[in-house]
Amino acid sequence: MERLRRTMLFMPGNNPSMLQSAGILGADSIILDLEDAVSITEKDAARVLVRNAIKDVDFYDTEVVARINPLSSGFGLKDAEEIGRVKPDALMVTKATEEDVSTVCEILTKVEIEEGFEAGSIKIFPLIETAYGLENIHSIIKASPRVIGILLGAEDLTADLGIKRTREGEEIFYARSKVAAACRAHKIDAIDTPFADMNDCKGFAKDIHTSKSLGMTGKAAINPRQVDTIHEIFAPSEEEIDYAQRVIRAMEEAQKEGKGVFSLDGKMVDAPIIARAENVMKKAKLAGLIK
Ligand SMILES: CC(=O)SCCNC(=O)CCNC(=O)[C@H](O)C(C)(C)COP(=O)(O)OP(=O)(O)OC[C@H]1O[C@@H](n2cnc3c(N)ncnc32)[C@H](O)[C@@H]1OP(=O)(O)O
Ligand SMILES: O=C([O-])CC(=O)C(=O)O
Ligand SMILES: [Mg+2]
Repeated sequence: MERLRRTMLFMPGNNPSMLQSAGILGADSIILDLEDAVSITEKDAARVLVRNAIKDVDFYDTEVVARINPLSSGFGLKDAEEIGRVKPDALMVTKATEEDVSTVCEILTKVEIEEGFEAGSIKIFPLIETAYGLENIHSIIKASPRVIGILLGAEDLTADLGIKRTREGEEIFYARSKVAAACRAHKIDAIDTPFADMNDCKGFAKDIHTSKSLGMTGKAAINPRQVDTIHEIFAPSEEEIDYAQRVIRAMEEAQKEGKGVFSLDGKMVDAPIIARAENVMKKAKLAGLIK
């Protein structure tokens, strides 16, 4: 089944009340974090909590992703193996390199055999948040057939680049464009970095529009209050749906007349415009906006 992945809501893996309510917050996916939202002294306790939550809590049809620690940290390998055994939908690999993705893939293959899970059923979401990761994104995606999407992590990326992270986000224009294009090339999802200021509604909306306009397919959230706004902006607008429907109707008419190119509202319509219209209709259907 093709899934909508407009929002991925982060929550600290050591917060039982957040984990308990994770399936009813409206996000398409939740990311149960074992990495930066969990202090070093809480790492083992959080792993146990996340493992038990995946086993016991009903998340309804929300996709469940666990963000594991870097493999070099002394926690990451244990995270991958122990969380893999309770069958999350995916593991998120932090500061990913191609070797990390291969290693996590091998661990999951072993776990799936030992636990009797379907081969390849646990997916991988690499986090691109280093200059190395950004410049090697294709090899990272190709490192495992389990990779279903990329999350861009702008806080760590800008720290690695030694540049400032700003409200406007001009500094991540290249990274967003590169992640969007690479993901499109491999037909996987491109999820944008979260917006940290939960009270800056104007800045947040602008940030989501920018991300959508560059080809990202969804956005991470850090607070349930951010979810609806992301869904609204990522959904095709009424005007987009109306135009797409008119393009498709006009195309059907043109086809009857044997024309590959025609005009609508005085503008040329040919194959790429039709493909875009079909894509808008597909997204609108997935979001339940049309039948
Ligand atoms: C750069 C990175 O690595 S980002 C990824 C790692 N970061 C995270 O995981 C942080 C996730 N977010 C959070 O922990 C919190 O939203 C904070 C700390 C940023 C703000 O917390 P608060 O000030 O308590 O937020 P707020 O007042 O909006 O919370 C309202 C309710 O939503 C809950 N809530 C807030 N954030 C989340 C979340 N991410 N997931 C689930 N529930 C949440 C709160 O527990 C609270 O519930 P309650 O009313 O039952 O007590
Ligand atoms: O995953 C994210 O988008 C958040 C993150 O780790 C970062 O920005 O470094
Ligand atoms: Mg990070």
